[in-house]
Amino acid sequence: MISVQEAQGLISENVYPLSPIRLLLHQLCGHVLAEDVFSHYDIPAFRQSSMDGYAFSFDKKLSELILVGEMAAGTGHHLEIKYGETSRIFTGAPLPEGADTVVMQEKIDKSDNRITLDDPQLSVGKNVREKGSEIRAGELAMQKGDLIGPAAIGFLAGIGITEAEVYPMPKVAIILTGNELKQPGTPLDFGQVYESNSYSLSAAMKIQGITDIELFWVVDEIDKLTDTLSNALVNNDVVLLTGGVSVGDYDFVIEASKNCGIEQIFHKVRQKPGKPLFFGTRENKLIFGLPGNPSSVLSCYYNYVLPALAGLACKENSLITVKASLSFGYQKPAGLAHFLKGIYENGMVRPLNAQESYRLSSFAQSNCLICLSETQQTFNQGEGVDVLLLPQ
Ligand SMILES: Nc1nc2c(c(=O)[nH]1)N[C@H]1C(S)=C(S)[C@@H](COP(=O)(O)OP(=O)(O)OC[C@H]3O[C@@H](n4cnc5c(N)ncnc54)[C@H](O)[C@@H]3O)O[C@H]1N2
Ligand code: MOO
Repeated sequence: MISVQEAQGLISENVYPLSPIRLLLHQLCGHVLAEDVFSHYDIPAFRQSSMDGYAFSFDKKLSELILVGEMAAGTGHHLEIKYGETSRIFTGAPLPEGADTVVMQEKIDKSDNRITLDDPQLSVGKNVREKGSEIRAGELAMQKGDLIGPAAIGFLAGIGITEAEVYPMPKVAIILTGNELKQPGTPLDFGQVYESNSYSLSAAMKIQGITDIELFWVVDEIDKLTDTLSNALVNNDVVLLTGGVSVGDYDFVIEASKNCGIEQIFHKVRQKPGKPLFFGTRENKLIFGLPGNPSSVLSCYYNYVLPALAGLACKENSLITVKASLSFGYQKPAGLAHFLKGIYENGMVRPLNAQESYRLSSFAQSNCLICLSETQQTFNQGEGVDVLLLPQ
């Protein structure tokens, strides 16, 4: 058995970013850029008004202007004005030739076609967005390695970019093992349990932007599991097996992995929940055998699978670990690290009841996992502990 830190280290040594792909603008959100992106255009592409008002050529001696035309947003009209003349103008519209300044309409008096300026603060260039002031043609807009969020998508759209090369999200297979499993929605027969791991795992991955998820069900038979695992490896970058990874007579994950040519990197971690966790690789594909108990599955997902999925997409691990003070003292035996479902609030953290790995009721209420080291047994009230904040 290895420690949590050793297991996390071994996984990260085996994670390589996936080969980049080109995606259209609307598909880019949540991806990391695999190339530098340059602007093809000066943006704004023309000198633009930032206010509704009147455009003219500024001179502080001028107090009255003659209205000679209009420029509305979207106009293709070319207008030229002379010194002492002005054009009505609206936000986003191009300035007429000869104008360099816009006065807001609230700061003038108008009588027929005469505009009297009433803005002591006005100076040359006021209320004008210069051509290329956001970005110039040929300038670097975003860098390789940048994460594309909603604002970045808007920025790229605003400078006319329609596609970019990014690291893809991994494709993930979930293999559910267990003869006892039953789909929710139908009554349970004796000995059956409702299948929940595919729901929690899929939901957790969807929050991370991973939507390419293939689901397999397999009974506890070595040949069937070998075939299913072999199929799952064809189109997926990651395979998550749940259950069948412990020492029971019907636990076939380790054997099926061998049959499929998977190299075992580790099996069993000094932790609770999730002690029988398995991790292996085949070429650059990652295979996780998650101990079947629903709480073990999710705890292992956050501690091991999520950082690996992020690494494949060339992203930083999005989960944050903070220090927090325990609300009350806690005892545990030495030998295993514990991950407790808890509530973190204002720098304090409180372990919940119902920590057993077959139960999800406390996980369902928790917003963090409290990470207690394997060697320490007594944790005092107020003591600082590591807390992994969970995505909500
Ligand atoms: N003699 C020993 N027995 C066990 C050990 C051990 O060290 N020695 N380890 C225990 C620990 S810790 C865990 S965790 C489990 C892990 O066992 P498996 O990974 O082989 O999982 P299963 O036995 O198949 O299932 C465990 C449990 O979870 C339920 N389950 C499985 N899949 C689902 C699903 N998709 N949805 C909901 N529930 C699921 C299953 O019915 C079992 O109750 O082994 C201990 N045993
Ligand atoms: O560690 Mo297992 O995951 O207790 O239930």
